[in-house]
Amino acid sequence: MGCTSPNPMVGCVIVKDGKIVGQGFHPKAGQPHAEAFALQDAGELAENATAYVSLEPCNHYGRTPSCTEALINAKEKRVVVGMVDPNPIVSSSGISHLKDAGIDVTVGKPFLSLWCSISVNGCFLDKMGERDLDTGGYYSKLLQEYDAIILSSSLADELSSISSQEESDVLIQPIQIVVASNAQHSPPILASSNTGTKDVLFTKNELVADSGTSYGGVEFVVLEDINLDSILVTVMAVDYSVLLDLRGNIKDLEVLFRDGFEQRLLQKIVVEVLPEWCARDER
Ligand SMILES: Nc1c(N[C@@H]2O[C@H](COP(=O)(O)O)[C@@H](O)[C@H]2O)[nH]c(=O)[nH]c1=O
Repeated sequence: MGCTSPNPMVGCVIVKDGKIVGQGFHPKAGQPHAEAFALQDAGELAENATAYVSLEPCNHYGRTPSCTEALINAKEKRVVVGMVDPNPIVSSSGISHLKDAGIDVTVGKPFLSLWCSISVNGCFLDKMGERDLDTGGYYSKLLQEYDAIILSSSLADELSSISSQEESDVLIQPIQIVVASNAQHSPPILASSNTGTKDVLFTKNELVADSGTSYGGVEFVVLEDINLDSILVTVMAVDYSVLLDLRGNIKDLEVLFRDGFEQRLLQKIVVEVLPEWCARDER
């Protein structure tokens, strides 16, 4: 972690007959890719095995040889890919190449995490910890791990403050996906938030806004039915990691929360316990 930039962090595990026979990770730009280390570790056991790779195998000869060729030469039976490589020189061509070579390829779904805060006596709270958004703060660091955050429109006034404060040359702020199921916030209010990040507002069709319109940098998407699938498909071309922040108006988010469970997209729940005590019926 933290050593691979400008390359991503990638891990690979080779599994045969239910046992891990090889594993590897990409340690640093310029050094071999995760698959190369894992295949070397597995040796002849890689034949007819399944390779699990967190990123689509590269299909180009860059600083290192192509991983698709390495997997084909090792006679892998199946490759499970965590996410499509957003790098335009790879972007799905690695998957097609493996499939053309007769390898069974499975691609993962977006990685969805839920974040919420609770009191010590177990009530949901509508706030974060005091210095959570400062440099080094819990939420500021958490944001570094995600490509997008889903937020309730009732947090519109706070949007400008919801960004990672970590000092890094390669830091990219997550896209802010704002869900307005109840349509209480008019477009100008959100536009005035001026976050400096990319904002996409999802509204129901009864709101006065045309789909695809952009107000002060905020893109509007009008959907009759706001659900997790439609949001992820509209905002992201590839399978990214998304954080669902449960603060604000729960009504905006409950459908997405349910979709996350039912579609088995929700893979991680981050609960922050704040040093507070609340009355049971507070929220
Ligand atoms: N690190 C990594 C991949 N990284 C992909 O390869 C690009 C860098 O290529 P190169 O300059 O040759 O290292 C990087 O931008 C990303 O698209 N791919 C993989 O199959 N496995 C790996 O472990």
